[in-house]
Amino acid sequence: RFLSSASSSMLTHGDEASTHVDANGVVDVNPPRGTRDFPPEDMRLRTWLFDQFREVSRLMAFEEVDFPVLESEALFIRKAGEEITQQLYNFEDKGGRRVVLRPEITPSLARLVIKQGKSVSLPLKWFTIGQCWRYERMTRGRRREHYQWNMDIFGVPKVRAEAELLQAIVLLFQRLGITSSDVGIRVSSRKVLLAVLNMYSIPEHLFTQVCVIVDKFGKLTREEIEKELMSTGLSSEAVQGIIEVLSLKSLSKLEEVLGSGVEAVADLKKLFSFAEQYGYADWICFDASVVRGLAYYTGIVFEAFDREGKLRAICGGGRYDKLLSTFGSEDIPACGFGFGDAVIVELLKEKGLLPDMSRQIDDIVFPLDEVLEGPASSIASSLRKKGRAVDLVEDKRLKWVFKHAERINASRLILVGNSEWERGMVRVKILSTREEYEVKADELD
Ligand SMILES: CC(=O)Nc1cnc2ccccc2c1
Repeated sequence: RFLSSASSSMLTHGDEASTHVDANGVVDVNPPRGTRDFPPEDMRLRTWLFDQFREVSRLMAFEEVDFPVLESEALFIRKAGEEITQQLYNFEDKGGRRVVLRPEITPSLARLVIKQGKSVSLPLKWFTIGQCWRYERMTRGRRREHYQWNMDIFGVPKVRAEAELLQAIVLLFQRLGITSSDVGIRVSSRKVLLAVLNMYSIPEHLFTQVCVIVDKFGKLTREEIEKELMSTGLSSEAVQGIIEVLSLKSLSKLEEVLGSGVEAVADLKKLFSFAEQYGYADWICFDASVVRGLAYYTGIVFEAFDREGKLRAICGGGRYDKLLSTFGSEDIPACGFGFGDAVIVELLKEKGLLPDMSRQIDDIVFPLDEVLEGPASSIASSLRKKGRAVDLVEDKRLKWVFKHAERINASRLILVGNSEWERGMVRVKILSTREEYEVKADELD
């Protein structure tokens, strides 16, 4: 409908064309660079995944919220050098306003909590599933959008909130058939890094910057990390001290280094004891190198990873008790996580856990003669009113209709033919048993 009669060779392909129409006015049928279409089969998988997100949110007694994808740029201007704020999909709108396609959801959640102010009673447990955007230079073929499930708790200062969020993540994995031998969740606290900075009397204004750098642990070499840390003005002994602590994988070792009574250790011990009670202890492990790359985390942070180490983080999150004051409001303790739609699907593919995404329809209604198109409509309509999914087919040969019935996994084929209809009957074929029988049209259900 949208394409001119030009042959397919005339079609441009997203990566070559810089415009979206070629010399003959033929539109490029690909979506914009870094974005995806969701044709029916892909959309069925996405809908299935999002239904799992929703069901876990329901089990956890979270309420659904939603926001515009378009937000004021001011919500995302942060000075910590995060990748996410250096790749803002930002522009000036026709009213001269600086706006962005949001790169994450948390700031919108914070904005709504502030806006709702006194009219909401804490704690708040909100979730949303929304598309997020980034603008990467053309060089890297990475995607520019993905969908994220976000779960956030506002108004719970104690680690009970983190324990609840971890249960949500584990429930989701279990619903998808993923086990704790496929996936683990690394848990730490930014208070560990804060304690180390204090040990070296490093000014706290460097804290956020150091976190963003340390988050590249494992992606950059040790030397690169050291260089970036030194460039913030840290002494080499402080850099070595940070790297040494961040390599710790046992809470007791951490306690030895930081000393007992450190808040970070107490929080983590409490969280690990909660994990035992919830029954997900074998999913989580302490790993001091987890800091996550977002500037606003202030406490416990966590990320789920595939134990084979082939994929990027599956989801991640943490506590952000000071985000609201960066928007000029009173602080409210908060924590949450984001769960993207891409890595999880790669993991399910790897594990052979993708569900069967074929179509399923209850009935096909087919008039064998065009004079029966009216009766076929009333039959389809009455079946639909009884809750049957009905595909009304016409202008096709019967051979095609049988193939179509198989293709869409129809349960029944309802044939409306002249000789039967004269007697008020229709022919029903049960496709699984090939059983065939006549029934009075008004007794069909
Ligand atoms: C694997 C993947 O699609 N990642 C992805 C894709 N788009 C994004 C857009 C904004 C923020 C993070 C994003 C992350």
